[in-house]
Formats: sequence, structure tokens, C-alpha cells
Amino acid sequence: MTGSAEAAVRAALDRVRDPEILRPITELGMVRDVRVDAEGRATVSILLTIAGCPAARRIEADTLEAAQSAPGVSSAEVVVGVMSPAERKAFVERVRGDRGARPQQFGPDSLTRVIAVTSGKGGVGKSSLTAGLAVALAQQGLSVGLVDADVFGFSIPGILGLSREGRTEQPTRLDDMILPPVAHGVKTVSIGMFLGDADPRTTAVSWRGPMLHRTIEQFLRDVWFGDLDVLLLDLPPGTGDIAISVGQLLPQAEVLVVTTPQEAAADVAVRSALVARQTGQRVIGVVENMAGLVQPDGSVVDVFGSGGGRLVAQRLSDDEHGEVPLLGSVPLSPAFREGGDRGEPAVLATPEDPAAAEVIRIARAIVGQGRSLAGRSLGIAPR
Ligand SMILES: Nc1ncnc2c1ncn2[C@@H]1O[C@H](COP(=O)(O)OP(=O)(O)OP(=O)(O)O)[C@@H](O)[C@H]1O
Repeated sequence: MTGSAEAAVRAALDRVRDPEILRPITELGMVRDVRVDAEGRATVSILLTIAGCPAARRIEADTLEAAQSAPGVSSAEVVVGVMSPAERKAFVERVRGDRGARPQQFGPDSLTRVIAVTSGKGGVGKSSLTAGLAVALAQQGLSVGLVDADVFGFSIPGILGLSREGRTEQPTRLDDMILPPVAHGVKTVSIGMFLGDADPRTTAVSWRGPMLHRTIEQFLRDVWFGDLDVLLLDLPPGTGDIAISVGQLLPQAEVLVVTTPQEAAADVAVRSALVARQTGQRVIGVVENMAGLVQPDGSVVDVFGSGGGRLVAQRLSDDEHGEVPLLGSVPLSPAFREGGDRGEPAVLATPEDPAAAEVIRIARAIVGQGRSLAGRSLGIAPR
């Protein structure tokens, strides 16, 4: 009887996932012991990676709930312990799998689609769109990572609810492995998470090129993302050092250009795409943001004019690179802005909002495009 109840508890624990690694705690070696006595009282001993790990409460609560739900269990208790250094080392090796020795997770052979989101000007809603697309892709069942490489305006932690009252959630460090916080299903890392105790609302990052390059390199090497379907990068606006570093580090990345409907902004948006092309990246489309604001009477006010997105797409399309599509036009929307301000992206909080619905549609279109093979070795040798 107790044997079968213990097996039932273990089976229930298979459903408890580590919120940072998104794999079952049973598979990660985090369950030390399961006992069920003759009265059906279950005691589950679990091991956390480090004392006070940010995910501790959630793992403990989910473990308790799973144990209580198992057939043959009348009540349950969870005993929490901490891994010894040797256990933690084994844990890190288990998580990394055979990738431990690789210098970079997203090299040319990686199966992950890497999409860098760029814009010519600042303030066009690039970060809001990147975060919205990431959450929408995760909602569609994909495994998604997001690197906020916008050093001067890192806003992703705030938009995704990882930054509250000046405190930004920190990644967990396990030896030399960095586990990114997960927000709304998206593994997220931002320069804003590496400022120590500094308040990101009042802290400016003024790093020179080499430091920025090393930071992006470290994100791609030491931050453990696991097997991702898509990695999105929120680049700073313009054509600066980071865009060039990303081009060098991720030549197989695809590029999404964000612009406003303002035709006068087209030149600078086109330039940011051309820099990406120079490093071998492929532009997969243009997204127009801040398009017409729908009034209560149904009329539309084109606050930023119209036609900018189409113009940028046309200017990037040519015989050599093929047609660059305008993937969508996201209207101005108070709900979309408020969602970002609250840390609850509108694609989750108000998916019926026209801007949120358009972002969800664009995410589907991106998935529908499939993965580009540009810059990849196909492993076929010419005869
Ligand atoms: N479609 C939209 N409707 C209403 N507000 C929007 C929309 N898109 C973005 N915003 C708002 O515009 C502001 C700028 O957006 P965001 O920070 O995403 O821009 P950005 O291009 O990433 O800027 P930067 O790169 O300069 O940091 C934010 O307050 C955001 O909430």
C-alpha cells in the first residue's frame, strides 16, 4: 500500500517543474526522498540548489500540492534541504547536458531561431513589441528566450513584470551557470539585472564598445537558456556597437525592423536594417507600430501619419534579398501601454485589444515563416 502510494507521489512530482529551468524536479535530481506511512501521510524531501533560491517558495508549494493530490495520500509535508557543492555540481552538469563545453549556445549549428529586433529611432515601441511577441510565442507553445541588449534603455524587465519599485529580479547563479528569471513563460535576461543593488530607474549604463561586446557574449555563453525554439534580442535603437557585436556573434540571426507610420522616420529604420545585412543577417520583415488610434466613434486618428511601414518594407525589398514583408501594423492603444507599465503584457492581460491582437497575429506569421537557413551550413558537400 505505502509502496504504491509512494510511486503515486513520485508520479505526481513529475508534474512539478523548476520555474527557472522548466523541467520536472524529479528529472533534475531535486527529490531526495518520498515516504508515505500506513495512514497515508506523505513526507517529501526536496533539495534546492542554493539557500533562499528565488524559486524556493514556488517549488515547495507546487511539491506540496502535487503530493496531496496523489492517490492514497491523506496529508503531505515537504521538507526542504539545500544541495551540497557536489550535488550542485552534478545538478549543473545534468542541466547542461552535453552542451557543457560549448562556447556559445546559439552558434550556426543551433536549432534555435534567433531574431534580433531593431529600429532606427528610439521610442518607437521596439521593446514593447519584442516583449509582446516573446510572450505571444510562448503562449503559442514555443520555448522562448529574450535577451534585452538595449543597454541604454533596458525596459524589458519592467514590461514583463520582473522589475518592481526599483528592484529587478536577479538571475540565479549556480557556479558559472546563470539561470535567467522566467516571466510569463519567457526566459529573460537583461543588462538591467546586472547592476547589483543600483536602482535601474536612476542608473545609467555608460559602457564602451568592448565592454558591451563582452556582456552580450557572456549572455550568449553563460546564461542557460536550454533548448529554445526562438531567442529574441531587443537591440538598442540605431546602428551602434551592440548591433555590430550581435552581427558578429550571431551571423545567422534574423532581423525584424520596427518603425512608426511616419514616412520621415523610414530612412533611419532602413539604415538599421542595412547594418544587419552587412553582417550577413537576413531581414525577415517590418513591423509598423503606433499606427492609427481608433476613437470611441470608430474613426481613426493617424497620430504619426501613415505609410512608413510599407515604405521601409519596399525599400528593403530587392532582387538580391527578395521581398521583405510588412508583417503587421500595430495601432496606438492605451491598453497596450498600460499593460507594459504594469508588467502584464497586453497580449496576456487584454488579448482582445486591437494592438495586442495584432502582435499575436504577427507572432503567428513569424512562426509560419519557418526558420531561415541563411548563413547555416547544410552539411552538403558539392561534388
Ligand atoms: N502601440 C502602442 N500604443 C501605445 N503606446 C505604445 C505602443 N507601443 C509602445 N508604446 C509606449 O511607447 C513607449 C515607448 O515604447 P518602448 O519603450 O517599447 O520603445 P523603444 O522603441 O523600445 O524605445 P527605446 O529603444 O528608446 O528604449 C512606452 O511607454 C510604451 O508603453
